[in-house]
Amino acid sequence: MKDIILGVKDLSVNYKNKNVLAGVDLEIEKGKIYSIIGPNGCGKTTLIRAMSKSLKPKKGKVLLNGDDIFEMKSKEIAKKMAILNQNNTTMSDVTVKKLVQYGRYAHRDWWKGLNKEDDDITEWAMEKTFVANLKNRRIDTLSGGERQRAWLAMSIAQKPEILLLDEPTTYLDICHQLEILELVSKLNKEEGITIVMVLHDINHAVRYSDEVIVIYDKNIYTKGDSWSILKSQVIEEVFNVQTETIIDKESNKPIFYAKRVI
Ligand SMILES: Nc1ncnc2c1ncn2[C@@H]1O[C@H](COP(=O)(O)OP(=O)(O)OP(=O)(O)O)[C@@H](O)[C@H]1O
Repeated sequence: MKDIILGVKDLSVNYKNKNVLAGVDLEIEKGKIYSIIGPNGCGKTTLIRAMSKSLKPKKGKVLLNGDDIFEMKSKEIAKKMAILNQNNTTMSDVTVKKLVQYGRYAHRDWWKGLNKEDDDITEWAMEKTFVANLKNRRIDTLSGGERQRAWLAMSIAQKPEILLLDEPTTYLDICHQLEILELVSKLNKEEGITIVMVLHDINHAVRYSDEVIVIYDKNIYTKGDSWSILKSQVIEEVFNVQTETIIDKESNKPIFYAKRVI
């Protein structure tokens, strides 16, 4: 039987009168990595926000380990789920260590302060994400890649079961993109954290996830492994580009490139 950590049922989201998602059903299995792809404005961020209770849907439910998130307290959700938004600009005037410590407040009341366990988990999170050597640096003095790792450290300091990432590689050069994706993959393998991330690079989505979720026309157009996404007409239909696919001998996974706009 499937072990579902996050279930989306008949989810519809509107912004004022504009309908962005209509009747989305989705099951996220514990321990897997999922990537969400789709054209600009198709509703990827909206889905992530609705799944994390940052946005109230017009209709439908989101179940975290079977519990309706709209009936759960934010703190209870934060103990199980962490979300890393696009272009985080808040809290840029604090040190890396302070930022990572904020992750622990999912488990503690802020007026009681942090204890030894929190200190240990803060250190662990910084080690895991390779920012321990930057702990006394302010966030606004870091490079894009370092900053993203610091935010990831804060997210895992929450000790979540599931991590939602909205475009974690945006603005990073190719080396730092891979560094973040390798790190996410490591957190999945070593810590068992379920990952759902929005990515624009289709080859990254295919390479780093167990399943790719394609959003198009207000709903999930298709969902499947790398072969089912790239060996079908999906990319052409959804992105309007003519594509060619080759096989990467090392990973035995397909790699595609977009040849021209259809
Ligand atoms: N706060 C808002 N108010 C009104 N419309 C919004 C709001 N946020 C998003 N939208 C609209 O909803 C649609 C979906 O937006 P969303 O950000 O979810 O798309 P996306 O797939 O993440 O896009 P991108 O790939 O460009 O990041 C877009 O048409 C967008 O303009």
